[in-house]
Amino acid sequence: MERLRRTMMFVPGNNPGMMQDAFIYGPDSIMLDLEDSVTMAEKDSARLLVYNALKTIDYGNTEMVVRINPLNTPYGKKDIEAVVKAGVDVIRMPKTETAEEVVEVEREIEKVEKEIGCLGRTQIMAAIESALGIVNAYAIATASKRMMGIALGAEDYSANLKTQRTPGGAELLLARETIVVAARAAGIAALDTVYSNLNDMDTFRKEVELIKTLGFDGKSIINPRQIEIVNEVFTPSEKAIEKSKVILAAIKEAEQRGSGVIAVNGKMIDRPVVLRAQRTIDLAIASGVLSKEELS
Ligand SMILES: CC(C)(COP(=O)(O)OP(=O)(O)OC[C@H]1O[C@@H](n2cnc3c(N)ncnc32)[C@H](O)[C@@H]1OP(=O)(O)O)[C@@H](O)C(=O)NCCC(=O)NCCSC(=O)C[C@@](O)(CC(=O)O)C(=O)O
Ligand SMILES: [Mg+2]
Repeated sequence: MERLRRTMMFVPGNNPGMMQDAFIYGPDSIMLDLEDSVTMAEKDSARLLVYNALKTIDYGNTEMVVRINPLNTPYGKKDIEAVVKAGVDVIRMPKTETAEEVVEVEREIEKVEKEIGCLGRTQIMAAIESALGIVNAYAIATASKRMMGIALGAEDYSANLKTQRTPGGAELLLARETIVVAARAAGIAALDTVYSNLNDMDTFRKEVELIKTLGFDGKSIINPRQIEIVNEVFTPSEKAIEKSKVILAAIKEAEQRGSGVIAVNGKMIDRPVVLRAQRTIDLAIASGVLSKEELS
């Protein structure tokens, strides 16, 4: 079953207290950051802190991601070496613009993995944060077999577009849709960007509802207070689960009778409806609101 990635929580890599406690809040993925939340002066010490956190803190089954610095900075290669050696699950590339950058990161990962004897272990995800990155989204999404997802970085993206973020997000619509379509075409995950105003949870909720409708798997977040809202929006309601169960049972019975199309309560049930119902059930099981036993 697909891994749940409703919330991917940024944790500054220079903050040992936050790195220690991040797990307690229950995000689906924790993203230790070595890039923009860490000043130049702290890059080396943060890398060491992140290495030690990955080696020593028990994060359970939480997916561990590290956002590295780009390879065209003095820090990128050192970041890759440290976090691969520490056993990170996913390296998140910031500001990705071309497929070649992904191939370069993959090459560096491979060097380290060969050295320590774990070839193929580390996954990659790419944050797209510029117009050029959006134009190249599908090429980026398919640049490596390690690629597990692509994400929007809307703060940098809107600056690059020479605009600013608005509550409705009109300026991000093309980028969001491009990322979802590229991710789906590549068969990988699509993650939305952060929302930075912690004092406006209503607009945050509307944004989460929008990105769910657009097809995203989840959202990058900056604070534990954002987790509950994302989970509420992404977890299927009881009504949706019941409806999906009825659809799956009806189609199973129809198939046994040799028919592919049926009606439930006067509505035609065909393949896309069945696929959506199955996705709702999978999401409900992964979210812990439905057990496999309840299905049989
Ligand atoms: C914003 C704030 C300072 C507020 O702090 P406050 O302390 O006022 O918050 P409170 O709510 O009071 O905290 C209650 C309790 O939770 C603890 N707690 C808070 N946040 C926690 C956390 N993240 N992890 C674990 N623990 C946490 C806290 O320590 C306290 O613990 P305790 O004291 O024990 O009660 C804090 O959240 C924070 O630093 N966030 C991360 C910021 C960050 O990483 N930015 C970079 C990534 S974006 C970017 O780069 C743009 C991008 O690239 C993005 C893209 O690509 O998508 C693009 O271009 O768009
Ligand atoms: Mg950014």
